[in-house]
Amino acid sequence: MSDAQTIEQLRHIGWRGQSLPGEGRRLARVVAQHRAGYELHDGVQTFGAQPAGHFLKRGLDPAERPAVGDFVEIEPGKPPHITIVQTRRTVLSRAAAGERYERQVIATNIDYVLVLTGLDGDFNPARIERYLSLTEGSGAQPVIILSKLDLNDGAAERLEELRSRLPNGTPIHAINGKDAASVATLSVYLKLGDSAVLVGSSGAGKSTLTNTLLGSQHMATSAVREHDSRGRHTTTYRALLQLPSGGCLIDTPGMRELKLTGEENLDLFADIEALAEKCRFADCGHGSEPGCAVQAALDEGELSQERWRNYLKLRDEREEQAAMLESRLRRQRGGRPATKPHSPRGSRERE
Ligand SMILES: Nc1nc2c(ncn2[C@@H]2O[C@H](COP(=O)(O)OP(=O)(O)OP(=O)(O)O)[C@@H](O)[C@H]2O)c(=O)[nH]1
Ligand SMILES: [Zn+2]
Repeated sequence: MSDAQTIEQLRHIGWRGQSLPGEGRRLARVVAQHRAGYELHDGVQTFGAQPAGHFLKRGLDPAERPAVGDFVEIEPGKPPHITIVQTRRTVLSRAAAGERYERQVIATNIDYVLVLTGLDGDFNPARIERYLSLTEGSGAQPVIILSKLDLNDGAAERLEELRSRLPNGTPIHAINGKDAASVATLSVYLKLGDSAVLVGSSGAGKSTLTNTLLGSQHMATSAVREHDSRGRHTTTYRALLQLPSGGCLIDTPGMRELKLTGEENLDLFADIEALAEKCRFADCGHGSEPGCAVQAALDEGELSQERWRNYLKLRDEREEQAAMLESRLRRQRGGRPATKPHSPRGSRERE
């Protein structure tokens, strides 16, 4: 651990607090979590730390344990110990399918989730919607970034398509990830004290964009992979990148493997859920039922087939995952398998 610690240094790792902790304590940010402990950054360097005993107590809500992105207070020692997790300003989390049913915190104190998609073959509005649904309720602001603007002639149409599809006010930027001037438009999300994560499928241009954001402090992207003898992606030593614009990028494996898990809400499709409320039958399957408001909207072109299909896919996936988690939870409690209250057969017409 370094001795001198200033608020300025902490700003560069995304801290927005006002005063430093008292005598004998230091502040640091969790940048990685390993089986063997935590890796922290104190604004100057990274070092290992262990959680204090009270974080290991059985029955403690795992969400209360230190997580990537947390600002923690540490007490010196060999190794140093994390004693306090400071109040989180945002929490990205998801249901975790593990040994026990738990909510898993993916990352905390993230201000912006930069959702990167190439304007080339990678372009996929449905995937973007899925990422958006993951940020809902987190407090973090999603920002859609379309890369490879320089390679694509159809950018205007694709931008238009997205604008009409995503909720109003969702920021969308088309950029050339290799061009510093083009990438500069993103600096509003990467100011001093800001924390962002970058998500997107393989090949979308995450490393390219990161390098451009880093400017002269290039990270050796290909070297990252070569360093791993098993061919896996190692992220530990670049888990927190301090950008010249003042903000920082957090790169966690958890963010890279984001999947829908059954706990996301589908606010993005609130209009569709509102439509379904208007169907004559409360249990309308939105097929050939009379008085189906969804079919009517599809017929009139008010709702596009594609968006409807995407909603169904997302909904099914969510329900499947939720059912899985439910049964896991029950098994863990030692209870019996789910028995739903018997519902009367036939359609229930709304009152
Ligand atoms: N012309 C152009 N090429 C780009 C742009 N962004 C990325 N590329 C290229 O696209 C390819 C993939 O980019 P990467 O940055 O490696 O993609 P990634 O998202 O980091 O991929 P993973 O590491 O597999 O997750 C590389 O050949 C880049 O040079 C861009 O804006 N314009
Ligand atoms: Zn219906």
